[in-house]
Amino acid sequence: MYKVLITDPLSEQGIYQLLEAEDVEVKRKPGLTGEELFSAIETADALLVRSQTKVTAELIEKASRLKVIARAGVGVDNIDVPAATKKGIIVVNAPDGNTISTAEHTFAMLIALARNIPQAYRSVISGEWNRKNFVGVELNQKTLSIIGLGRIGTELAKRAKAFRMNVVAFDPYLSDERAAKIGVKKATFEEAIAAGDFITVHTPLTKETRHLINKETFSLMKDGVRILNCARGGIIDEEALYDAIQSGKVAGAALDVFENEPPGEHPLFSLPQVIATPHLGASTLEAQENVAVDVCEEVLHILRGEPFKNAVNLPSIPAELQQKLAPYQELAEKLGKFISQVASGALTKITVTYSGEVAELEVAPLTRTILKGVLSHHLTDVNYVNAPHLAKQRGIQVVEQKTANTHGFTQLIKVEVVTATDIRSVAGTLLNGFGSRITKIDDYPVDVTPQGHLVFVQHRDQPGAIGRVGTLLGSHDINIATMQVGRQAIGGQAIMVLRIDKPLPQSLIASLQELKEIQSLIEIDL
Ligand SMILES: NC(=O)c1ccc[n+]([C@@H]2O[C@H](COP(=O)([O-])OP(=O)(O)OC[C@H]3O[C@@H](n4cnc5c(N)ncnc54)[C@H](O)[C@@H]3O)[C@@H](O)[C@H]2O)c1
Ligand SMILES: O=C(O)[C@H](O)COP(=O)(O)O
Repeated sequence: MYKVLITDPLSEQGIYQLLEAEDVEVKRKPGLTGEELFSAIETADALLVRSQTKVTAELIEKASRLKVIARAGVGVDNIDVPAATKKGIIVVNAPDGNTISTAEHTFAMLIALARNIPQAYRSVISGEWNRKNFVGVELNQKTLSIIGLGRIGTELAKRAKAFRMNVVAFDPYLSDERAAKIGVKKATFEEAIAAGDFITVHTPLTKETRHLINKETFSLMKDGVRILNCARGGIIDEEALYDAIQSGKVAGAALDVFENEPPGEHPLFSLPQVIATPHLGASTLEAQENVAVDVCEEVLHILRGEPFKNAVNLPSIPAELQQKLAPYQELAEKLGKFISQVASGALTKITVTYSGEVAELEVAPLTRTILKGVLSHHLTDVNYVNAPHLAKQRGIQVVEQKTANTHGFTQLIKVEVVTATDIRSVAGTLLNGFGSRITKIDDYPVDVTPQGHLVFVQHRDQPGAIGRVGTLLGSHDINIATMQVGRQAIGGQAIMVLRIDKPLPQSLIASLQELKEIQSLIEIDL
């Protein structure tokens, strides 16, 4: 009998399938925390949560039987996914079920913000009849800038267009074709920020998007701009937002999410221009039914050893093949991550070429891993299962091919990406007993261990260039673990790949970029 523990409120329609299953015993404990949660997890085969239960590494450590953690919703930021992966626990989510509800909630906030509805409601029920204080603005012909045109951003764009808004969007994966199909104007981040009468964020919260909207970004916006965040707290710097409202730069803000939830007595709530909801984006009967049905189905499949779809952390491949592919998985993911950080512009094509011993295997799972590595630089919840689907959805062509030419290596994997503005490639191999190596970047042969912090520099081959880079790093106490250089011709184009012990501080990046020989510098985290 499989034991399923549910610790957040979940729709009955989903749980129903579990209750009906003869091989499942369901324990419903919404709100369970502390010692009781730690004790209940010990005997559970599956844990079902929304965003309230904090599935920490310590909790996972206690879970000796747990096979699956299921998130009835999109964001898995309340789950320590690396800790679950380490313990071999599958994490699944329901990425599609609450898209419409969250887009609708954002649209509701947009109208409420434009027409001061919450403020006017509070005034009228307190006995006032104050019409002049709540004069709003129309949406008609205003510009809505959407930062992050994924599932929710796209649905929001459709609704804004129906209200005759001009929709401008920035998303690193937005191609011209997709923008034209949705009917939005594709823009750079700076253009989108400068154009919006309303600006709304719909990205995941990542290292790159934390405080994406900050003091400097506010200064680039139109005076009187209105801001929305129904994605994740932390994408907007709340202190900078407070200052921008106080100074009059920002006319209003609508927030469904906060850096800390629940936010308690937040300074932003003292400002009459701020309207807020308690993380209600997905809180509709329909969305809750969708996500609960989706994850309960997944849980049943996983417990019974049947195929499943939305794993956040695990490839679903036969055990025998998995064993043969295992040594290549790390190399594949690193090649994908490497090239996604080197190439700029919207991706249109990824070509993976296998040669030598690896080409004798069924390589589709490796291509998925590479795709996951490439896409996870920008997308939320990319996994081995959904990576090809996400690429297709974004119009990215994926080509997998095999060739006999190993360029002298026992096996070789080459990843080439084409973007709107760039064609870049990286190749790598497994050295018997020495692990993964990057053997070529674009046309430059190298020998780089794909691990930790790398700095990829393109420069002119001139005497002293390498020394100057080394001296600058040394003067900032940055240790160089390894350094590889390559050039096309004496005095021509050249590259350096440095493996360093800690990330470069911003001031050092600026100093390096000022060196006359340096053409570009990219920090790569692997
Ligand atoms: N308020 C709620 O209750 C609620 C409900 C569901 C989802 N969410 C959140 O909404 C957000 C979007 O969800 P989704 O399902 O649309 O995700 P998604 O993965 O479909 O879309 C995210 C988009 O952001 C883009 N992106 C990534 N980095 C970017 C950057 N630096 N600049 C611009 N765009 C960038 C990606 O390319 C992608 O297209 C997530 O943070 C999710 O957790 C909130
Ligand atoms: O990531 C999500 O799916 C949303 O933030 C919804 O979270 P909730 O399930 O706690 O409403």
